[in-house]
Amino acid sequence: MGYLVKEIFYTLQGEGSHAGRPAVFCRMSRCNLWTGYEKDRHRAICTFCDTDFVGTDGVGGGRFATADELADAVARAWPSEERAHRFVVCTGGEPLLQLDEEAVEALHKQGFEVAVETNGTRVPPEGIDWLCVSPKIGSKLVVDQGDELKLVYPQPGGSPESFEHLDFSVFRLQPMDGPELEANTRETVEYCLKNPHWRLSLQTHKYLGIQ
Ligand SMILES: C[S@@+](CC[C@H](N)C(=O)[O-])C[C@H]1O[C@@H](n2cnc3c(N)ncnc32)[C@H](O)[C@@H]1O
Ligand SMILES: Nc1nc2[nH]cc(C(=O)O)c2c(=O)[nH]1
Ligand code: SF4
Ligand SMILES: [Mg+2]
Repeated sequence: MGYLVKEIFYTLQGEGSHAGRPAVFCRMSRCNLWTGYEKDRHRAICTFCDTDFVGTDGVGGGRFATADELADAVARAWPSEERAHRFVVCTGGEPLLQLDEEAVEALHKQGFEVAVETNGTRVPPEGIDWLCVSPKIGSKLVVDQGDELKLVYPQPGGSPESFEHLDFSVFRLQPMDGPELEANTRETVEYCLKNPHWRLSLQTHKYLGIQ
């Protein structure tokens, strides 16, 4: 079987609590809430995705037969032999369709702290160091605890309030990118000011023009 990966790249984490931190991004292929094809977007459960996660044709992408091969590829993307600051963000697509305990262990063996960005519809494997859940209205959330809950805002049919009881260390709203980004950003700032349970998350990589 192995792991299907769209791309592996080194950049700064752009979003959330670790924004600004150097990280290898391991973008796994496939998602359970959208096929990834534009022709299907209108009937997807998640309709606002900003990411191409189809196939394995990106830089550093491919099919990795074993967890160790996957972790080796991630380690090759880190800029030095030094292990002190190694940080990998497993994202996608939906990484929890593929990321298992073996892969997390193999990444740890390579010295990485392991962060995951997930839509919260799949139970995560043991060992993840930073779990960021980004719920999608219209999908069934099965993850009710983690480090960071990062809700894209606004999402029709869903209010941030309905997530406040969940067991996360920090709650963030991230303005929905797309044609309404400016208005969405203003609304998000206003919501956080009125409801201090929530903090702003910006997609800073997009402002910086980095990947
Ligand atoms: C592309 S997703 C991949 C990980 C996982 N499938 C998920 O949805 O969390 C990575 C992050 O980007 C966010 N995101 C996707 N499309 C967005 C958009 N149009 N505007 C703002 N954030 C977006 C997601 O909510 C998630 O936090
Ligand atoms: N720089 C950067 N930061 C990110 N944080 C989450 C991302 C994602 O696509 O999951 C992402 C991304 O694609 N690029
Ligand atoms: S769940 Fe994540 S990867 Fe899947 S379509 Fe939505 S934002 Fe994109
Ligand atoms: Mg992204």
